[in-house]
Amino acid sequence: MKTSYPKADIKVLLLEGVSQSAVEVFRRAGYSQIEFHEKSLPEAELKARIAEAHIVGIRSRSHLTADVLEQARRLIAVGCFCIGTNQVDLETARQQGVPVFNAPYSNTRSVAELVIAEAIMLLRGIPQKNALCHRGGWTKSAAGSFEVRDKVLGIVGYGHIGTQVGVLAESLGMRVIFHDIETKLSLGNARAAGSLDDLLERADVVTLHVPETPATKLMIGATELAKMRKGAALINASRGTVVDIDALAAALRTGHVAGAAVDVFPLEPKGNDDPFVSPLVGMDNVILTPHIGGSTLEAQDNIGIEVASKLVRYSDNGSTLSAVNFPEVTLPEHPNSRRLLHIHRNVPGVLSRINELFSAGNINIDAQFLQTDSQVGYVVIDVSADEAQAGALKDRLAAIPGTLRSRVLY
Ligand SMILES: NC(=O)c1ccc[n+]([C@@H]2O[C@H](COP(=O)([O-])OP(=O)(O)OC[C@H]3O[C@@H](n4cnc5c(N)ncnc54)[C@H](O)[C@@H]3O)[C@@H](O)[C@H]2O)c1
Ligand SMILES: O=C(O)CC[C@@H](O)C(=O)O
Repeated sequence: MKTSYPKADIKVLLLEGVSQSAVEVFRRAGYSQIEFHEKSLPEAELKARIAEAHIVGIRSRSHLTADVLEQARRLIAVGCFCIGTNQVDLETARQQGVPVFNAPYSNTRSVAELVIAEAIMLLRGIPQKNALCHRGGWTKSAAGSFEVRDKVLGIVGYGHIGTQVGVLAESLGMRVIFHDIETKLSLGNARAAGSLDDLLERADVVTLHVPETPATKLMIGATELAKMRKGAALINASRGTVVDIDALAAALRTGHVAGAAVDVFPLEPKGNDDPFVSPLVGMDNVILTPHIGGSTLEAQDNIGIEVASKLVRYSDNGSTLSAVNFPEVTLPEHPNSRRLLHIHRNVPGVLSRINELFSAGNINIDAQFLQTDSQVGYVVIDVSADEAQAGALKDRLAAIPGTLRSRVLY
């Protein structure tokens, strides 16, 4: 399908070393202007690069704040090549008519496997034994070393990752309890805890799988850590903002929390050459990993394909299925029509103004698709019109009050 804006002119900016599988998807779809960076960019450079870009792909380290997005005058879509989308100001993007896509499941299994491995390591006291061996020490002892079988795993956030962790844990004979703000279907023999406090008081290992939201910010602080069973372990592979890291360090020092595995931090280095600083550094009873819960070759490959395909589909066809901040439409191809897109503030009267415009111009609408959310309306109109008519229609659509974007797609 030939798009009205030549693909050769569409600039794709890919940051943070997203998988080459994404580059392949863009190339195969006919996009040739692909700028690839292994790292996230410093803010000033990010602003300069995003000002030129039509499509931007990031992972968790690039922060697309309102300030950054304001520079993005040509931007049509953002791809988060990960699960979390908290690094993007989704509301600003929506108000700019820019859909944001992510990969909601592609690294779920990778995170779940790591968490299970860490639960076993922590209950066996392996981090301390490993650290001592590296220093030439030897502690051949069963003291403080337990099987996971029959132990209680407390999962906070029983979503895609939390449920997978629960299923894998049960296959090892663990007893699974969970806490979620939503009512969730229990898988296997897992049971909802009465409350977060109830979970903390009962679990031998607590593992966190909530998103970053205002409600989850510092949800595990000194008070919650004190409620955990003495000698229990904590795993955080969710977001660094969820745990008060200084309070965790204090609880680990006293031994109230026997061990921890932490993959995400309130402050993470921008790239692999930057220093990592944390109060947990140097503690033998802590497994520290550099935000790699979802970083397996399988997951990154799948994420590259999934997110790049969503971006290509939006750019080529207008479909917004699984956008996280935007009305979702799945569109058929109508190669014999011209396709116009209109993104507007969801205020009364816009649709009738659009339709008046077509009837006044005596232009036949072959198909029309409308989806709205509380803030934004997205209309796709397939019409029988020639190129000049479509261009004129686009300009008139752009003049309708409340318009955020209008485009002739093909
Ligand atoms: N370490 C990594 O590399 C890595 C990889 C993938 C995802 N993540 C993080 O893990 C998070 C969870 O991923 P997911 O795919 O399971 O997400 P999900 O949306 O499927 O599940 C999150 C669950 O948390 C629940 N929840 C939200 N707020 C809560 C609260 N205040 N208290 C209790 N429960 C709450 C939700 O209802 C939902 O069931 C992601 O948002 C991301 O931040 C990290
Ligand atoms: O790849 C990343 O940078 C983030 C991974 C993970 O935290 C996610 O949200 O999917």
